[in-house]
Amino acid sequence: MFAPDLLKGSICVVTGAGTGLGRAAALELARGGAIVVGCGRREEPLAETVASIEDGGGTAVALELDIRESDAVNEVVDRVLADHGRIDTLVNNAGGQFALPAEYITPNGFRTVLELNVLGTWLMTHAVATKAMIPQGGGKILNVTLSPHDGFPGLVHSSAARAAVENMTKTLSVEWARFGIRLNALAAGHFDTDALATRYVPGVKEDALTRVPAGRWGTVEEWGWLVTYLASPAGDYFSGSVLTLDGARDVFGAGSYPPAGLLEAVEEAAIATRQHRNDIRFVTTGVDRK
Ligand SMILES: CCC/C=C/C(=O)SCCNC(=O)CCNC(=O)[C@H](O)C(C)(C)COP(=O)([O-])OP(=O)([O-])OC[C@H]1O[C@@H](n2cnc3c(N)ncnc32)[C@H](O)[C@@H]1OP(=O)([O-])[O-]
Ligand SMILES: NC(=O)C1=CN([C@@H]2O[C@H](COP(=O)(O)OP(=O)(O)OC[C@H]3O[C@@H](n4cnc5c(N)ncnc54)[C@H](OP(=O)(O)O)[C@@H]3O)[C@@H](O)[C@H]2O)C=CC1
Repeated sequence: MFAPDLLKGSICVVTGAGTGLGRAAALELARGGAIVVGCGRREEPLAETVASIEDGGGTAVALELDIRESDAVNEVVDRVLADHGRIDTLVNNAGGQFALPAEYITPNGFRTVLELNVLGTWLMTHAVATKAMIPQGGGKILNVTLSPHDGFPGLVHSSAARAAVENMTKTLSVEWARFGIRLNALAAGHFDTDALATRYVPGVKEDALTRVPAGRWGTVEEWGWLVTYLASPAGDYFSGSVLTLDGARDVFGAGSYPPAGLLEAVEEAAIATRQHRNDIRFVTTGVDRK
């Protein structure tokens, strides 16, 4: 999609790079010439992402990391700086939740989702900003969040967490503009990743698709293009924004338009209206203009 030297020499850290959207972002950034540092808890999927990038002629390394662990986050950022000298883009992609009616969510379940999405994103953001981006004079941070924005039944913990991340993104885009740091949130709609298929009870995935006006899942490639565009010079003036990639899921949320039967009803109403107008004309002029 992009020129192969678009991001040449750029150092991009992607959390959750072993699977799904993070993997797709890592692959596309590497295709653009970036050196990708992929992080996550499990070694195996990260190694697979690195191998795919290397097979395509790109450069990547994998570092195991739980983003909720402050000391580990600091160590990983120090390691990247020791090896590469700078960090140009951080993609805070690692995140997630489980779907459950709110009344069943335990205090620890709620805390767990908040810690992963809010605290984890904050720890990565703070470490990369203070250790790399402020000293080097700038950088970009892309925080993955969630569409729909105005409440997601079954995901009360994650809806709250993603709203917090979007507000954090906006606040820091003002505070850290003086350091040349640009932050944006990327709200994902429904993407057909393995996680969406395997982590939810049957029906959640299928129900999600009925709410997408575009009538299809997003593809992971489309996600990778958005991330890469924003990481590139074309994205330099974006900051403090929430970019929603969701096939209009956020706009209305009730699926494709028109709903079943609507067009037929409109046509019937139009015929009735025409008939009514003709009846009026006939009465007033005596001419039937059918
Ligand atoms: C349509 C959807 C749109 C969105 C799509 C996507 O985002 S796709 C991307 C999707 N990808 C992802 O989401 C990937 C990332 N997600 C994850 O790693 C996990 O979902 C996580 C966020 C829960 C963290 O896991 P962890 O290993 O750190 O947590 P833990 O096991 O130690 O449990 C801690 C507490 O949470 C509770 N609990 C946990 N699971 C469930 C459940 N299914 N049910 C009920 N409760 C659950 C558990 O009971 C415990 O509370 P308790 O019993 O002590 O009171
Ligand atoms: N797919 C979709 O339709 C949507 C996705 N999203 C969001 O997009 C992001 C990617 O989703 P997707 O690719 O589908 O899902 P995945 O579950 O495949 O991706 C989550 C990634 O985050 C990593 N991760 C999870 N917890 C941690 C942790 N504590 N520390 C470090 N890494 C962690 C996982 O790797 P590991 O387990 O090895 O640590 C995994 O690679 C998530 O934030 C998700 O919530 C939002 C809306 C919709």
